[in-house]
Amino acid sequence: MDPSYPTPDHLLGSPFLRSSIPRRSRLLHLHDPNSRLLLLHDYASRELNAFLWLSLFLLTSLLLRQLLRVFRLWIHARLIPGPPSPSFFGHSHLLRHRNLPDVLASLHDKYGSVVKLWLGPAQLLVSIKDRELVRDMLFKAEDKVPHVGRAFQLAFGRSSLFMTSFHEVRKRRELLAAELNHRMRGGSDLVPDQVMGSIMEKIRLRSAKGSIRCKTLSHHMAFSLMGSLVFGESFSGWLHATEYEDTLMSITNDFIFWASFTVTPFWKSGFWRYQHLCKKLKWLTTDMIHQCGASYEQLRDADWKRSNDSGNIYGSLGSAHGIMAGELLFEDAKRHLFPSEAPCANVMGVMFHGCLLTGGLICNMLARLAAEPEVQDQIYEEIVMARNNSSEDGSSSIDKIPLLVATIYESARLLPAWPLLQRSSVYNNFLLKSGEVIPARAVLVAPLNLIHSDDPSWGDDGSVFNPYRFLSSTSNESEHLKGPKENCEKKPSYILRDPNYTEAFFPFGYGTRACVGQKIVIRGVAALFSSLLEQYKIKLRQGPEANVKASEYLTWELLPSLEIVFTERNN
Ligand code: HEM
Repeated sequence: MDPSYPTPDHLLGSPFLRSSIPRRSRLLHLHDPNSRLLLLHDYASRELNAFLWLSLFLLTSLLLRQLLRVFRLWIHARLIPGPPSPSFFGHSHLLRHRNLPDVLASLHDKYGSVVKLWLGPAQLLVSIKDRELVRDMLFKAEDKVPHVGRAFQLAFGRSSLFMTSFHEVRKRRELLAAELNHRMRGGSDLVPDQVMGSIMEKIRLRSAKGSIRCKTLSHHMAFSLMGSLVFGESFSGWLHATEYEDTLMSITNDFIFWASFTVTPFWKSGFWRYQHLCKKLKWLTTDMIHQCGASYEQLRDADWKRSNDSGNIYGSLGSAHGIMAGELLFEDAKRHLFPSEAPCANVMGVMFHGCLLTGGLICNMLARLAAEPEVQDQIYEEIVMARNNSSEDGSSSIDKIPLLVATIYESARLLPAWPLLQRSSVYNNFLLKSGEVIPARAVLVAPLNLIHSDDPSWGDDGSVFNPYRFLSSTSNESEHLKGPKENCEKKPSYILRDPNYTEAFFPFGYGTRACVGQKIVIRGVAALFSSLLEQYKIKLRQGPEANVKASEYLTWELLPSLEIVFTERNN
């Protein structure tokens, strides 16, 4: 054969080696050490070539797959209305200058209730504004946006509650929901007297000095509520409670920032400071869990001795234990069910999520009530009446304070603590009721600021604060009350309507991944405000804020800086 003729060996090696080992090397004598070396060299270079070809093949197929994915995304997204992508980087530059809810508001005005926005060549955002379509989307898109799952994992480790994939969290969600229901059915107070006492004491001390910053107080109230809910009564006497609160709040500030890097930024010192905070939180959580476990054991033993009833531990212990006691009880089952879960990740995740969002809701409530003294007075009357009646029939329930609960709903409607619901369907495309195919991995958002005020279900006054919209009078249930004045004379009893099933009301999400803490948090916040309003009137601090209309300052930007004043009712 002509040695210059390209053999398969030449083809195999040519792109990577300057010259392949000539075939004559094989003909050399095997006993000759030089020829053996050449043979070995020949063998090694063939192996290397094969490896490089394989890598090239894998890399190309990977790139082709990505290209196919982007191509499919483009094909499906083509039919969704929205502005065309101005460049390779989509509209991401737009979001550097304007905030996303504002951009979405103008896009919905122009393109209708389903709108697409390209954030990059393979990053599609689909925003949905119509109530029925939002419900449809929240049922069909069962996964969280990967970015959120990543933020939780980076801060607290792998949890089985806040992961991206629905299948990974389903079992744990069900267990937590069952524990929370059990806690509510227990019938005991959600906010133990000790916890309520420490909040009141804080308010009393701060009031003596003047005004209180709304945000600081609401975070403290949320933290106390969540602490007693998760860890039980022993939480309020815990030495490190203040340290825990500060650490949790510091993590909140950077939570999303560090997860927004595609490659974890190990080279940044700020990242290591953040990791240090997360480690500290873990250490503190472990300490509290041990304490909570020990006090739970004591309580359980005492309870067993008293009642000799081992069948119903939860009900008899009441609010003394938190939902952690359930976790401790089911530790074996938990390990068996969730082997890959990082220790304490769920507890930290629930504390973080609960404190952050409950704090937002409480802050919003304080500001609304301070701006609406008439509503505040009516709630006071309701609370006093409920207190008197409860001493008669021995029961206490949020059914007896419907205006207070309606105020919670209305505050959450107008300024939801989680204003942009985000979902995704990681593996499958799905069909919206309106006919659009939503491609897998698209980021789906429901802008609650638009949905909660624009939807026809709220009528003409959708953007006005009116808690009476959630109440019907017992005389005529279909008639929704309009405002405080018309109730002054007749003082009817109200029935609270649950807006979750009929109206465009999603402050706690909806569907397969809706918040499992909704009911308990509403009861807890109602209990907090019921004690607070019974003793104090809430007012805005005298100054420029006091003259501004509630609708003007109640926005996310201004709410945190608001200062409020508490005056005792009997003064
Ligand atoms: C005012 C307080 C709270 C608000 C506004 C709130 C709101 C939300 C929202 C909007 C979601 C996402 C729902 C969705 O995507 O459809 C969510 C998820 C969740 N919430 Fe809450 N939440 C609050 C308090 C709590 C509390 C106190 C707990 C637990 C005790 C809790 C447990 C959860 C869990 C476990 C999830 C994740 C569900 C999942 O990803 O599968 N939440 N919450």
